[in-house]
Amino acid sequence: MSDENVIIFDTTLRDGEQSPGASMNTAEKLEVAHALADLNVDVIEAGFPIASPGDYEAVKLIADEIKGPSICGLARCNDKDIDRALDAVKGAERPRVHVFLATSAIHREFKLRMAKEEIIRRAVEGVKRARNGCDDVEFSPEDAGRTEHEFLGQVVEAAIEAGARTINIPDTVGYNTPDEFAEIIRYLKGNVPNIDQAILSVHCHNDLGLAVANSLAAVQQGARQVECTINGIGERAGNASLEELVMALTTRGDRLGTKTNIKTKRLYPTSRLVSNITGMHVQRNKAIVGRNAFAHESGIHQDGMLKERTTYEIMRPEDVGISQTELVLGKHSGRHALRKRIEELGYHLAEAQLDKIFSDFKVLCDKKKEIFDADVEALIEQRIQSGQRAWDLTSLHTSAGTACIPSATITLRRADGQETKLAEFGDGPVDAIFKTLEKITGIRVKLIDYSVRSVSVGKDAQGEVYVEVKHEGRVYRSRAVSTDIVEASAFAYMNALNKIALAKEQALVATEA
Ligand SMILES: CC(=O)SCCNC(=O)CCNC(=O)[C@H](O)C(C)(C)COP(=O)(O)OP(=O)(O)OC[C@H]1O[C@@H](n2cnc3c(N)ncnc32)[C@H](O)[C@@H]1OP(=O)(O)O
Ligand SMILES: CC(C)C(=O)C(=O)O
Ligand SMILES: [Mg+2]
Repeated sequence: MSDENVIIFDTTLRDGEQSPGASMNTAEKLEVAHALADLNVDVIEAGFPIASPGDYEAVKLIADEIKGPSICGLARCNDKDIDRALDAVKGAERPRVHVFLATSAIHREFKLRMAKEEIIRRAVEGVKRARNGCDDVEFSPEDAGRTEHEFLGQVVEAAIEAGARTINIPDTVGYNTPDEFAEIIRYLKGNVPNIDQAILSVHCHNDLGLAVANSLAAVQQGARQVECTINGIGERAGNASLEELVMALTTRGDRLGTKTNIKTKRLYPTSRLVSNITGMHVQRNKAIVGRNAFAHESGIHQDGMLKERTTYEIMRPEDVGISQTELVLGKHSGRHALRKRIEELGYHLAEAQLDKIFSDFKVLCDKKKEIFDADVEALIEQRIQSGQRAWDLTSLHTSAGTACIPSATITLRRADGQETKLAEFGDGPVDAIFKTLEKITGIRVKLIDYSVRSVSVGKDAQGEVYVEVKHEGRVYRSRAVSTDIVEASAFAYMNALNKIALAKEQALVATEA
């Protein structure tokens, strides 16, 4: 099957801007238009010039400034709209005017209040007027998806006869199913005598989440232009998403026999730009450009990815402009992914150490939604520090508040298994902890520095406590990390006291020797 080109008609600046809340000013529209040209779309529908002076100015500016794509302006089937659109796009390298008129029974009867004959007459007049000022005219029978096939065929034939170069079939209200929409295209291909004199285009809305599926079904029946928007923004539930369509046409070109001119590496940057400008966030699990589109958290998937990328990825992130696949560490991750991240962070751990850190990691994952590199580093440091120690802190209870004297109850276990439990009061829970630990260990120290900082981000970030203490003229430093800073304070102080105990033990061994 030869790869046939599908024309990408971007309507982010027209239908996309019709999304409630997505209005853009002229400077923003120009910025988006530049990005669309860099993306190499074939047609930019820059706006609806009659809608407002601002819309006219934006279309005109884009037509005058943007080189490469055709620049299109929308118009209803009336002289004022068409003349305004012609004027707005006339400065473009390749100007296009897009004339539309609804054809479905519902729109004819209730909105336009026009009979079938009048619809055909107005469509023909509109296309002819546009053709007087511009070579490239597109005609859309609005709500084609709910129009009687036979009447739709008559309107399409008349519009082509009047000079339309592109016939765009919209599923204006996102009502069609893929087989039904394919049937419309098949019908037009088989029953409109002059259909081959125009390019067949489709414009699908996403009310039932079928915009991309319906567009692809039409392409399989011979449509060679698809109308779409960045991030799928547009009237109501939006239009077919450009990035999804392009990557489907590219990735499944083997099946569809299609290709596009799009520079796919520009998809992600363009998506970000449009999202930032319109303030319309891209959902995390959105295909192609969502934050999770190339992120894997499950251990089994991460293991598969580390062994062979294609086990779980059908596209390469770099092909859509995303720097790399992300193996997100979280409660569903396994040892393979954790080991890989630890190695990337520059640590070389023995299998036994990895096992211990893996179990600490799983405990942390139950407390924290996202695990950052700093969290992993903290886990490793904590384990490394706790390699040799005189005491283990086995339980900790503190009480504090405005109506009680702060206290701490702590149990420590010595290396020989003997446990000691004591309680102390303090100025606050941390002070009480420090006093209790000194009492159990019998080591008196002077606290020189105590600080708390967050090692990662978010409300569930881990707190790192740093302590510096002085004992018999020597300074000992230690730190510990936990989602609970009181607990981290206890572990940091305990680590410092363990260091002192270890130093004393080593000094004793040296003297005896
Ligand atoms: C499916 C689509 O996305 S179509 C594009 C939709 N986009 C927009 O509407 C955004 C910009 N629109 C606007 O700024 C305004 O609606 C304007 C300036 C275009 C028109 O404003 P108004 O003249 O005040 O008309 P209003 O919007 O209230 O009503 C639309 C009129 O256009 C008529 N109309 C609708 N479509 C067409 C058409 N394709 N050809 C001719 N007339 C049409 C309607 O029947 C109605 O006519 P009426 O006033 O005789 O009843
Ligand atoms: C103007 C037309 C093509 C349109 O946006 C629609 O029918 O959805
Ligand atoms: Mg539309």
